[in-house]
Amino acid sequence: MTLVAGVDSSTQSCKVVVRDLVTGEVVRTGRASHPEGTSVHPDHWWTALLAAIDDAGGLADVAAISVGGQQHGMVALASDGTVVREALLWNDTRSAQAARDLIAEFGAEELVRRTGLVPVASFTSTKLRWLRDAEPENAAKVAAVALPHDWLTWRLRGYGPAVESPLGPDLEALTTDRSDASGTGYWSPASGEYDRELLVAALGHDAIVPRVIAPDGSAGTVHIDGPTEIVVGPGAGDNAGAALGLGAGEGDVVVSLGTSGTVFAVTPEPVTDASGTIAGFADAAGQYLPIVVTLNAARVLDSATRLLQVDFDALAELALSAEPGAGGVVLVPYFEGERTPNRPDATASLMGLTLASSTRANIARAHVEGMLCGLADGVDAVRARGLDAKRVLLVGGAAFNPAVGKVAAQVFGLPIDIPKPGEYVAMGATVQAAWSLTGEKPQWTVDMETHLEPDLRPAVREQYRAATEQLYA
Ligand SMILES: Nc1ncnc2c1ncn2[C@@H]1O[C@H](COP(=O)(O)OP(=O)(O)O)[C@@H](O)[C@H]1O
Ligand SMILES: O=C(CO)[C@@H](O)[C@H](O)COP(=O)(O)O
Repeated sequence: MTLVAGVDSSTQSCKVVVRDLVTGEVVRTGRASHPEGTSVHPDHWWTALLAAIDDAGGLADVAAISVGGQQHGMVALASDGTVVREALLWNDTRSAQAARDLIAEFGAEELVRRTGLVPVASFTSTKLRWLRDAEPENAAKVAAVALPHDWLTWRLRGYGPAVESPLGPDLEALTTDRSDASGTGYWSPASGEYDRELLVAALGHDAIVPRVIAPDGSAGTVHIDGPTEIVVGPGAGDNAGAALGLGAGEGDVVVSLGTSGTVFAVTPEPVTDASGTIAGFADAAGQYLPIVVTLNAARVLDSATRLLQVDFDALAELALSAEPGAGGVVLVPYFEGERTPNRPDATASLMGLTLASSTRANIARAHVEGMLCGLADGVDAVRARGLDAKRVLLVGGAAFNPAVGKVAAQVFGLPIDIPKPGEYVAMGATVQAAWSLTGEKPQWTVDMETHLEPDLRPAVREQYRAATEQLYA
């Protein structure tokens, strides 16, 4: 049996999935946690990757591997291959002013034309501009800039600081893929090329950036365990990885409820949006991935479990015992600021509480509804750009909560399919690994666990919209 492995080095953890090349059956999995925080030293990801690979039974019998991961993280490398400073992650908002500065210097329309993106704090370019302005001595040390999946792929292939790696600090050996490159703010999905002027404008000087590997290409090979060489795939940004893992196609809108909330689809042509609501990414298979991303998703429910002192199952039971609309209680869930809409300094607000409505059940339901209403705005946005949505594919850690699917059917107004529990970003990376190994993209089936017909309750979104207008009009 030939096996292939896929990795998802995401915000909160690293997941490894090992699959049978022929059938696609998942034969082993592994996982290891990441530290909390929006600024993390990449060495923690490396340690977690090795632990997750070990937890998945090692790679001695694996023929290929590919690494997917959280997007946008700024991995700043010095000429000796060492990490200059902790990586600012996609959910770090300190570069919000830097984003505004880049827009002021180039104009939103021009930046969208050149990169498909209107800068927000999440994107790598704004983090580089923050570094230039806030830590000029560190910015001066930067010889190369990589993303989390790029750096892990480089380390996995044996590169890194001379004292830690057999192949040493060859920065020109860094690789990435088009999906992750498209989240930097200095690469163009339309042209497939880096926009060096924008990189220099952000960082203050030029730097080595990873070579972009084609979707069916390989980043090289590596000896990990044993005598065999393991083919290393191009890797991907996590959302493009999920699209691959799900086999997302025409009519599918993927809603992922991980640390981030994302709404995305695979399109044959690039999508741009000068308002910044939709980011015009590339996918991992040669097409495009228009996407809406919120900062607040699964952690909204984490917060609810702490507030109500319940586990996820009890939270679901409470939420499902309340009526749609939670008796008028509305949570605007901007616990970590918000990216879409771009309100980096916002905080969460619980509104509509009266003596009658302030019950545990209504507060539980308001957390589920608030989390999903922000994403429903994203579904509306991609449909308004002409996407002929036929169903929502609901994935990510929070998607497996029984209350989430039911409420999603009430706010998205589309059929909901929830696949069997699995790590779909890592599954997408196994598709890449198989593709790099054989030259053919595997056509493995994806089994659905739950189907829900639409059960639209307009009042839920109407009261959410009224609450946000009251707060931010
Ligand atoms: N049954 C559940 N109900 C609600 N949230 C859940 C449930 N199971 C896991 N989660 C949450 O899902 C998140 C992890 O999802 P995941 O997609 O792995 O995140 P990421 O990829 O961003 O690291 C955590 O915040 C976790 O608390
Ligand atoms: O910023 C984005 C996409 O633009 C996020 O989707 C990150 O890529 C984090 O992903 P998760 O850890 O939530 O999976």
